[in-house]
Amino acid sequence: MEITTRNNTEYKSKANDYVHEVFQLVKDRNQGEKEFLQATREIFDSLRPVFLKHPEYIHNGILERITEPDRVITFRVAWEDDTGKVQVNRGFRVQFNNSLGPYKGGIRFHPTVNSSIMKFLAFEQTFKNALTGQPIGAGKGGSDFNPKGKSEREIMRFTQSFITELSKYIGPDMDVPAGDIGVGKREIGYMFGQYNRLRGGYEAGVFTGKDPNHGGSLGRKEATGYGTVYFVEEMLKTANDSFEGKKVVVSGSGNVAIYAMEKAIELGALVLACSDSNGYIYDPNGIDVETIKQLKEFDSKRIKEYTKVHKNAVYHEGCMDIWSVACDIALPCATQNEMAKDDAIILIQNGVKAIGEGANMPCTEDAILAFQASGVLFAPAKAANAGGVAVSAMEMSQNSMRLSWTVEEVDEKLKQVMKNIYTSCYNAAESYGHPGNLVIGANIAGFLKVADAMVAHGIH
Ligand SMILES: NC(=O)C1=CN([C@@H]2O[C@H](COP(=O)(O)OP(=O)(O)OC[C@H]3O[C@@H](n4cnc5c(N)ncnc54)[C@H](O)[C@@H]3O)[C@@H](O)[C@H]2O)C=CC1
Ligand SMILES: O=C(O)CCC(=O)C(=O)O
Repeated sequence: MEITTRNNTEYKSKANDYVHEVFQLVKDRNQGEKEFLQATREIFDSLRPVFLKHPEYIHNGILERITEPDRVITFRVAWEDDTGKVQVNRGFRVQFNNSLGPYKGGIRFHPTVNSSIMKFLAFEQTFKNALTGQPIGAGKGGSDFNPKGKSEREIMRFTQSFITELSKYIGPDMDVPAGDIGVGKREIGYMFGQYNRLRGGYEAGVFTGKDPNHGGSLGRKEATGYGTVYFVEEMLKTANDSFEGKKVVVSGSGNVAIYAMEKAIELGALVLACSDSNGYIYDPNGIDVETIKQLKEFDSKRIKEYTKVHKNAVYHEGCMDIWSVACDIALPCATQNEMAKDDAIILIQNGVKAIGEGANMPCTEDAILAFQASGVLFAPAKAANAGGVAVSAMEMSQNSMRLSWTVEEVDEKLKQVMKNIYTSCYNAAESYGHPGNLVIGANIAGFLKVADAMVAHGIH
């Protein structure tokens, strides 16, 4: 499409046609990939004002290129279970975009993992990692392996087999994986050990989320949850508000949820409920995070066990009903599409003031619209949960320098990164005509950074 002049009616209509045509192309090429199309649709909707100002992105085919991964690697993962039976899973790594640095993003082990989920996560990571301002590109990987009910040795054998194949495609300057659902420092330890064994060396910077006792960064475990709360705190400040005295509900009880609860409590909130995939607990006295840590990080138990220790707490079967608990601030920190429009309406009716997405894409599109239409402050995932990957990038820096920062140093840097992300989202929303809309602001601010690098690097 030949487009030469901006700011005229003909150009505006051509730019709108361009966005529409490219989205049609993406839909045709990725049929049936519902999560990936959901993530791309939001970006296309947000970017219209950008193309009205920047014909150079159209000339350089940025939208066509930024929505197509650099490569998608799929592979067989064969491993032997404890009974001697051979099991086969499918492994993935989506290397989406490396314009800003080595591919960077987590590994997820969960039975729902498929190509659509891997691609949506890697696509989101492209914008999120750009927002951090650090030199990291974007990727995501995982497998449909279900760690639930597996022995320690089965997890080790599976993980070693997974990384034996993936090791061909990763490296400290190539692609640096980390954890995500079902992958924590134990699994990262097995991957790191097997990778080094295959290479016959010690490449500290090939994974992040390692144990701080051997190569990891202090503060990485806490970073995503803390970062989400820091971002929401910034958002509340603009409304002259804070976490102090607020009732908070957090979904999930994994890595992100635990540290989001911990920081919210530290800032004076009362966390009333949290969940796992079976149900949720409500504690009128406020959730005791130390008990959740013990249950989830050490004993691998279901959340209903919490009520054995805290007699005032009540367990409810069914995780989705957690959004019926009245609160001022809701932090969905479990998984994608866990909060739908009906949940949003209940939260709004119960007087919710702010939402902070700790998980990736936890709110459906119509849930987000409902919040925005009702004036609820909304912190989108790719900005709000960027603290995890930001501290991963700090881990890469520490590994390169062969030194370790203190937990205080890391936390200070994390706070600054989250403040900067908030400011860029806020400013981008304002300068592109959508003041206060942090969804649009995050998409635009992340996009501009990647798009400029792609223009500079030429067409490929
Ligand atoms: N770990 C990290 O640093 C980052 C994680 N994320 C995202 O945060 C979310 C959670 O990840 P992690 O905490 O790392 O995983 P995790 O494996 O530590 O915890 C996941 C938790 O969610 C629960 N869960 C799963 N489905 C659920 C459902 N439908 N309702 C309620 N609970 C459910 C599980 O029981 C588990 O407690 C994911 O969307 C992930 O992609 C985003 C940025 C960084
Ligand atoms: O720390 C990382 O590299 C990955 C974090 C991640 O997977 C995410 O931000 O969703």
